[in-house]
Amino acid sequence: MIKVQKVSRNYKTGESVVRALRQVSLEIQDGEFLSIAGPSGSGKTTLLNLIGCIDAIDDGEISINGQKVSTMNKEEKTSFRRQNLGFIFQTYNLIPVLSAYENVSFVLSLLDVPEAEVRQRTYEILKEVGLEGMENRRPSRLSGGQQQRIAIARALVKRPQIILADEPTANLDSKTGEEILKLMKRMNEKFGTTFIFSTHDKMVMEYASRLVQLHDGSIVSDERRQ
Ligand SMILES: Nc1ncnc2c1ncn2[C@@H]1O[C@H](COP(=O)(O)OP(=O)(O)OP(=O)(O)O)[C@@H](O)[C@H]1O
Repeated sequence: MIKVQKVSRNYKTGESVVRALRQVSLEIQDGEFLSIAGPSGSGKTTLLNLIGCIDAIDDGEISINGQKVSTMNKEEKTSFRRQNLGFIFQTYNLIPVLSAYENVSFVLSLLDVPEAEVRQRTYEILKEVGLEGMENRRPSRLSGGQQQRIAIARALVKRPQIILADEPTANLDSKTGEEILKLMKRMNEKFGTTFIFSTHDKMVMEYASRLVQLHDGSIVSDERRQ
């Protein structure tokens, strides 16, 4: 479970201060498929980065599975992220000189997984996301949707409990975006992975089983859909 308690994050630029999150509280249960929506600048990325242990909070507390991540130091956060969290980005963030297989397998190499298991798990997850037969292709030889599938495989291969996705469909046409959403939903159901994704897109919000709306750094609605 993720517990966000009265979390605030301010950005100081010169003389001015942007209050990106204002006393936000939120509890997310294991296995949720949750969308964070809201207009540009409402704080979606800031909230995802704080839950993802990428950024530091100014006030409040975040705990994940009972561990207070908000008070961890940099090294502890890096290790926690590596073990427990997967990330999917709007721009895929793949390594261009690596093949689909290598983009996914290197994550396991960082976790000291034995070589035979790396191979087995990488082939398995690439098949799961619909990329069987494309393992040796570099990202530039794949479509945007296929590149995002690699990113989903890369996030899932270490079997994290939580996947955070910042605008995962923003660079895709609506049909491909919908396919990516369906794939994420299927992975959520199959593996019980918690998915938290941000979006502007109404179609994407429709897939969420819970929709949290932000406005000016505050939660203005929190609605369960099923
Ligand atoms: N590094 C930063 N320095 C200064 N201000 C920042 C920084 N990051 C975000 N902000 C400001 O904090 C507020 C929230 O930004 P955030 O990126 O979290 O919003 P968002 O809802 O994800 O927006 P978008 O949909 O445009 O990505 C905005 O006013 C933004 O300008």
